[in-house]
Amino acid sequence: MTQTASTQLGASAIAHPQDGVGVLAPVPKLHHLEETPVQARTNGDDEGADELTFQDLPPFPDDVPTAPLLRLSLKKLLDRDPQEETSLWRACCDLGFFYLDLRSGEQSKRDSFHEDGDGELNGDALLKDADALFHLGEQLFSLPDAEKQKYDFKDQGSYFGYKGLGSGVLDSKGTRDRNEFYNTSKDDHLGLSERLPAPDLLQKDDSRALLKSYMQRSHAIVSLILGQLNSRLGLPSETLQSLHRLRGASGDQVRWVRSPPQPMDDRKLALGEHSDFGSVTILFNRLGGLQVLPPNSEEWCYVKPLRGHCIVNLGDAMVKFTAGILRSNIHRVVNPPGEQGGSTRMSLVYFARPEDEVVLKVLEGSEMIRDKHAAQQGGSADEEQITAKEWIMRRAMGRRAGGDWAKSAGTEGERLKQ
Ligand SMILES: O=C(O)CCC(=O)C(=O)O
Ligand SMILES: [Fe+2]
Repeated sequence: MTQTASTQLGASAIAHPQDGVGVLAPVPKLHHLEETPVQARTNGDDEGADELTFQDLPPFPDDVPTAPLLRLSLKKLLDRDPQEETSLWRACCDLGFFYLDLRSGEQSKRDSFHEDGDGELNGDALLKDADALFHLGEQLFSLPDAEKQKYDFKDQGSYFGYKGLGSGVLDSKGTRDRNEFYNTSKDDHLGLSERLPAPDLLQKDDSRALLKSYMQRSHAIVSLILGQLNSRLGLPSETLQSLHRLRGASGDQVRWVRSPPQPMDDRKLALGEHSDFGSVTILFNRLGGLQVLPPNSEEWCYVKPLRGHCIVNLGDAMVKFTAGILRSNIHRVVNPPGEQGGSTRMSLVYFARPEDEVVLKVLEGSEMIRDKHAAQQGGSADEEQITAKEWIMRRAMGRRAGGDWAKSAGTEGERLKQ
């Protein structure tokens, strides 16, 4: 079946789910929630709904359940607003997902946040970089498949580079995904590692400068969040930040994810349910499709994209470091809802991960973590000693076709093991 639709950046011809893509269990039927949490939990600022919507895209429907993400403000966090800091902590413990309003959030230059934070904390500049990267991603995915395929490094044991549509798996049965993505390394762009082969488009000086700027600015947000969590956890000063230095060798990466619209009569998951492998994820969405499964709930809820905001979520490393005080929530991507359903969806992600040699185990020096760990059954005796590099490799490669699914499980419990 042929389908043409507008993309997030304008009209263009859309590719189709590949033939032979596997079959997934149908997405559960969704219904109205009585409350619309995004609206119910605004910061109370006088703000029109228009400011939060992407005017050039079909509207996000108002009759689908939306997830109860708190909306936090970068500006308020930078002003050390106590209520905002408490909300950040609660969001990281309860759901592990929140919106961050990036508008007008800028740190004064002399008030340097972190010794290694040469990424400027500037929300508006990050939003601009993200916009430019959506355009770059659009160009990247419109390269011929054969060209993109040259940069799939799976056979060399690397998760950087390209993954074609349907070449990842969603479950133990080997059901194929319905997205393509491209991962590009922070260490490469900051000159900390060898330069990886990439399409000419990404080798251009201005593309590299843009990616570097976006990585530094995203990392500055990550450091801010880590600093907040560090003090709430009662860890010795800079513990979390020192495991995630901008210039430390790590698996940090930018990812573009693209999913073509799926035929009406055959809609399956685009990206399977998972928790993120690393520490803090900064995500830009424009079209809906991202869903989270809130704790103790059986109902997947959409995360409504908000203009001027990024979505922040925590990954497995934060769960391991804190004996589960912090939450890394399961999420997945489905076809965009309602009128958005005919459009190609693209998202932009920055994954911050612990430095390669960091062992993913309960951190020392915090009474709160020690107490939580002691209260857990089994204690530390059966804690697996695995470095961040090994963990990410095992999780990422296990989700490629032909990989070891059973070993790719994260901290989300038994749910995804079958
Ligand atoms: O596309 C999205 O909104 C989410 C992507 C995601 O969860 C991931 O790449 O880990
Ligand atoms: Fe994710």
